[in-house]
Amino acid sequence: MRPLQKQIKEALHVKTTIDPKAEIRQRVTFLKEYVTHAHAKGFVLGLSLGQDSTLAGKLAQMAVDELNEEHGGGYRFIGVRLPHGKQQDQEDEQYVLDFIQPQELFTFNIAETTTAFQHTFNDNTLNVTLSDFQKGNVKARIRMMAQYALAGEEHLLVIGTDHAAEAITGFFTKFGDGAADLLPLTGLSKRQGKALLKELGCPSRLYEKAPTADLLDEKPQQADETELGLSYNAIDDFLEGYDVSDEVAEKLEKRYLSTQHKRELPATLFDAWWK
Ligand SMILES: Nc1ncnc2c1ncn2[C@@H]1O[C@H](COP(=O)(O)OP(=O)(O)OC[C@H]2O[C@@H]([n+]3cccc(C(=O)O)c3)[C@H](O)[C@@H]2O)[C@@H](O)[C@H]1O
Ligand SMILES: Nc1ncnc2c1ncn2[C@@H]1O[C@H](COP(=O)(O)OP(=O)(O)OP(=O)(O)O)[C@@H](O)[C@H]1O
Ligand SMILES: [Mg+2]
Repeated sequence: MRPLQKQIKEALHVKTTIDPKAEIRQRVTFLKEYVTHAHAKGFVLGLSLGQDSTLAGKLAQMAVDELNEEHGGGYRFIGVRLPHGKQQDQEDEQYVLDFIQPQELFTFNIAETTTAFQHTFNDNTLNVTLSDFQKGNVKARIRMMAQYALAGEEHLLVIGTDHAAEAITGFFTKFGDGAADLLPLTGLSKRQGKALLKELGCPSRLYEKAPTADLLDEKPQQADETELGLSYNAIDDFLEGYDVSDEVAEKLEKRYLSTQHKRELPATLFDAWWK
């Protein structure tokens, strides 16, 4: 293994092989222990209909079901649908809801808020125009605002879906989908997340579909792999400690180093990580 590859694998807590059953148990236990420690009433999570939130949502509902069983009720999981207008893979919603069976569902269509933001932003003193790319980050941050408003009102915690295959490339919006109170998928590669979903009996269409951030008006459902110029298979191989081509390794190491600011708290003069 390359020295930096080993360092990244350790820093992101990736195992070469996993026992899906044991991983599910540890992660559900983590959710239960943390929510109890925080004296919160449960969880909020955006359900995009993609692989990561389907897995995190299932774990959250399992944690809440177990807590309610053990304590005679009082815990909640609210799944949040946050489409921008009409989502192209909307037909998957029923499969996700049937699989997770979220106790409650909250829907907030972000299209109107995003458009209002875009108009106000474009009507500015500097003549700066919001690009489709930055508008994508705005969408991710509006989703974050909706989840935090709900969490604040209902004494709940916001679950994030970050995992090793996203953390390594910094492939998330800082303070958008990167903002959360707790992360039940930390340490998993993309294929390990799939293995957990399989173990949980998830319909295969939900973990076989191409992962997408789906943030661009101009390229709806664009595959992450297209934007990244890297396959999740190659990212997973690198993370799990296998040999990959020099080209892939160098690309990943470069992205990892340039996105460190996304995996840290905001820099201060007392920090050493950025020096
Ligand atoms: N060295 C540094 N130290 C501290 N801060 C630094 C910095 N360099 C940039 N920054 C700050 O970070 C900002 C850039 O980061 P950010 O705003 O996140 O934006 P950025 O990384 O440019 O874009 C977000 C990326 O994540 C992808 N994404 C987003 C959301 C969801 C998903 C998904 O998979 O679902 C993927 C999206 O497709 C895009 O490729 C800069 O505008 C600047 O404010
Ligand atoms: N349309 C949406 N509705 C609700 N939540 C969303 C939506 N889009 C994104 N999110 C939130 O942002 C997170 C980041 O999106 P991301 O695409 O990385 O994960 P995913 O869609 O769950 O899985 P995949 O990476 O396989 O597409 C999601 O897990 C979800 O919590
Ligand atoms: Mg997605």
